[in-house]
Amino acid sequence: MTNTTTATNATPTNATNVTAIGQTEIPSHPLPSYLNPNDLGPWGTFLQQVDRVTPYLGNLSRWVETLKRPKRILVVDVPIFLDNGTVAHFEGYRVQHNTSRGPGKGGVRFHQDVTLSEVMALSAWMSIKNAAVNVPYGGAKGGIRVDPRKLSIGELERVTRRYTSEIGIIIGPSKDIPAPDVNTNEKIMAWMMDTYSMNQGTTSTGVVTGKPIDLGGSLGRREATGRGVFTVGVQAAQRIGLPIEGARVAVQGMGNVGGVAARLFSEAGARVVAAQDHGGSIYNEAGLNMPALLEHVSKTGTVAGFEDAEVLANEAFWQTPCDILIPAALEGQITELNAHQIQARMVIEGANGPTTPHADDILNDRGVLIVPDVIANAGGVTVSYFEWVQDFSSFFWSEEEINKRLVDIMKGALDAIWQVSAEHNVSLRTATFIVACKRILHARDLRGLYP
Ligand SMILES: NC(=O)C1=CN([C@@H]2O[C@H](COP(=O)(O)OP(=O)(O)OC[C@H]3O[C@@H](n4cnc5c(N)ncnc54)[C@H](OP(=O)(O)O)[C@@H]3O)[C@@H](O)[C@H]2O)C=CC1
Ligand SMILES: O=C(O)CCC(=O)C(=O)O
Repeated sequence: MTNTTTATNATPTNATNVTAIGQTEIPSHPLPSYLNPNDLGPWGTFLQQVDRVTPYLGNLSRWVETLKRPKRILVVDVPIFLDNGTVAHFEGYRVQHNTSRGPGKGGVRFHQDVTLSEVMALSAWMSIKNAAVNVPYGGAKGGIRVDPRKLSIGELERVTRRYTSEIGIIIGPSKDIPAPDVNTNEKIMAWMMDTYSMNQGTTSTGVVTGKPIDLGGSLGRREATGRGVFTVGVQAAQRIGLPIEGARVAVQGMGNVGGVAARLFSEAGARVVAAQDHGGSIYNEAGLNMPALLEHVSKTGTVAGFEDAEVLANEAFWQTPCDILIPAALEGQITELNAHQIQARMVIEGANGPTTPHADDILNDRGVLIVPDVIANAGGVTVSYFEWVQDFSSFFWSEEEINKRLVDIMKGALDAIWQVSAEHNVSLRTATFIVACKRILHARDLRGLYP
């Protein structure tokens, strides 16, 4: 069978390529009806990133269509009793984008704006990320369209447990392993593990990672994503001759990722001059007192109202004079509207998908180095992998050992990507996609398609 697809930089279209079988011409890969070829959100961003890497994939590009359609999508209805006795329904998703290299792996997000197309993109970035750091997983992600801040603790538990039961048909320690993401944490992972275990009739610690330590969780997982952001940030800064001591850092998002990354940069002698979250933006030229700020955030839920800082208008955050900018909140934050204003020499993407392709081009043209999400925030899943391995062997490692292995993997992965970037004269993002897509599609190629 001859596939007439060419490995060009074509923009995603409703595929019209045809394959001749006898006298009949049939479409070789019509676009599934649920995929929007003109998606302007995170999924559209991912498709553009794949198009950019395709010319570098050589023979493997014949498999590239695999990346443009998730392997498996599950949409579930999640009904619960609210505390007032009424029934509420929430929409939940679990998407397994690719499983060529191993079981699906990726977090679960609880957020009022979560959509299927967003979860598809997040699952796809997991495939790339897991391959970039060479952990033996495919990519998956899940989410519930709910504002957890509006739920009582009991309602939150019921939503989590019902969602876990509903997606229980496709998750499992060797099928797909969820973990924390935005607005989910160790407690939620404990409920997920317990619900799955109840349904299976056996304690199954390996079904999720990011669990409490006393339930088979791993030392170091809570801090791992922020530690990875810090590790690659320091490596990249060294390569562009930017000293960390005294460097000015601006961070969007003071949650698990942004909070830890900011603290580690501050402990290394950098000045965290600006911070932003949903509640507002703050600035202190001398450097925010990170322990005090994190204490304030944990008490009040936001950076707003922190005493030892000036209030900054939210739009002004992007113009903050700084050397390093760390977006660590949600997708699509750096766009063509603010990319021109960014003053940093380096952007380290703690969040998934914070930069649109257009903004990516603007920053690249301006010589701002972007350390992309698919390597910068891979520390979390790397230690999730360690947790999963520890659960399987029931043998637990010291935090020192975990952090050492994490740093080794992150440094090794960044070195390899840096080399590919120099070799092909492409951005670090395209270089990461080259390394990762080759690994994924090589596995796909080796596995073949029969029957
Ligand atoms: N947790 C993990 O291990 C990993 C997370 N990531 C990615 O990192 C990012 C952050 O995740 P994580 O730290 O876990 O999530 P958290 O829920 O712990 O924190 C999210 C942070 O982002 C802020 N935020 C949310 N919306 C906005 C907004 N519109 N403007 C400004 N700030 C906002 C939140 O502020 P507020 O509380 O005020 O809403 C909060 O400070 C996400 O993109 C996630 O996918 C990537 C790899 C692993
Ligand atoms: O730890 C994991 O399995 C995945 C974390 C995650 O969701 C991510 O890296 O975006």
